[in-house]
Amino acid sequence: MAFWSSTSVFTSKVPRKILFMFTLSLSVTYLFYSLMSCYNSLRFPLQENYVYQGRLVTEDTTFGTLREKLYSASQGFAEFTEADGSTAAPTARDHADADADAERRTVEWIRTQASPTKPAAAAAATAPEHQERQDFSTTDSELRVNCTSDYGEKRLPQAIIIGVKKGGTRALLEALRVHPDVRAVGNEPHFFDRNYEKGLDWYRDLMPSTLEGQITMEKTPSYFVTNHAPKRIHSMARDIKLIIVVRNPVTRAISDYTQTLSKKPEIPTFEVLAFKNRTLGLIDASWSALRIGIYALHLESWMQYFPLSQMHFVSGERLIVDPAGEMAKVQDFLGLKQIVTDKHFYFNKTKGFPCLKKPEDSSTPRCLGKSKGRTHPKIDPDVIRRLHKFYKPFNMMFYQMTGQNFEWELEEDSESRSSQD
Ligand SMILES: Nc1ncnc2c1ncn2[C@@H]1O[C@H](COP(=O)(O)OS(=O)(=O)O)[C@@H](OP(=O)(O)O)[C@H]1O
Repeated sequence: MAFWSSTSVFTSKVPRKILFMFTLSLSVTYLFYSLMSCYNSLRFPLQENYVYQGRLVTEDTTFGTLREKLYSASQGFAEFTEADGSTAAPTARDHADADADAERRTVEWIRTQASPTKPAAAAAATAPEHQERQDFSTTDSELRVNCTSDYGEKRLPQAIIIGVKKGGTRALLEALRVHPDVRAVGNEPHFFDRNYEKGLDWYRDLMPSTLEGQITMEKTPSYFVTNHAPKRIHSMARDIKLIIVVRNPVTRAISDYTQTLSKKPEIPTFEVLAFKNRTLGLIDASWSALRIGIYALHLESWMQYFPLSQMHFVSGERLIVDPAGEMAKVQDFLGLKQIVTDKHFYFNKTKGFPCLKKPEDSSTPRCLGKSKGRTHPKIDPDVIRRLHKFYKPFNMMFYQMTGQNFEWELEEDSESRSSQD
């Protein structure tokens, strides 16, 4: 009774106008917060912090959606088809064929995801995939010079260039080897993907001897796409520094294909291999030349084990136009003195690339070998356009994850133009 009477006294004393204003402001606040949460859920994925205590935090639905798209693309379904009308509309029979094939492709896709190097039988089934295994070990023969110094002791690497294949990893390693505080093995050891069973002693033994204060390094670009690699590297050295040279995934794919083509001229054209069904515009995301370029997907595995602060991303494009600039950032990341500078590079017009004035093992200038900087075959501009469209959401996600914009979308036009030339 007392409560009711006091409430009615309260309402009678407070003017109706104030009560109305109070209720109105409550409603407006409520509306504001509802709209805010709605806006957040509409935003592009990975705009917030994505590493939380060393783990990747994603908006599951959005990343899941992209995954689904990728999954669909690998099965040859319609998510990545062009909606611009240039593609013939799929007929009922096309759909039936696609359905009939879906299960097999699903299994194939899951298998490729679980084991990027692919089982031998599957690898042998397709020429380019078979070729892939050989490509991974490609190094310039003239660069197979291991360090000769016997001083110091052999140590496990404190920094590894883990990728990406055809990103510019050899150019980066050779430039780093100029630094007196860096000692690196010349060959790709492939320890964490192919030779893991040989054990850490075997791996350590491959390394050059180092003195106190020198950094031991190696490069094996296939680690970036090897499922076991993050866990294995983490169990060897959780504080290791990881360097990833990334390049426009479309150009990277063409470079990868060019390498395969140089060894197996009989393989189908890039345009053929890039599609499950070109008429339907169905991109074959399970083709390794394309799959490697889905950087966000691979990076996610690494972020489960390593914080971003232990990773450094080098722009493969800038490594060509401004090698000293990229080297400055790499030396900073590795905690090295800025010793490799623009004085160490010159642009070789014949090669069309920057070359080293004084490589580690020589006092004469040297460019990388013939296997670096090959002329790419001309690719149908329409195919390039479709691939740019395919990669765009993954690139955006990669920019968000790394906090760096590599501006590959700006290259789309120039790439298409140069292919038309
Ligand atoms: N200085 C210099 N000289 C020559 N080539 C250079 C250089 N800097 C970067 N690049 C680019 O490196 C690409 C090869 O990348 P990788 O060394 O990572 O290839 S591999 O994965 O080790 O086979 C190679 O790709 P392609 O041009 O497609 O051959 C080059 O574009």
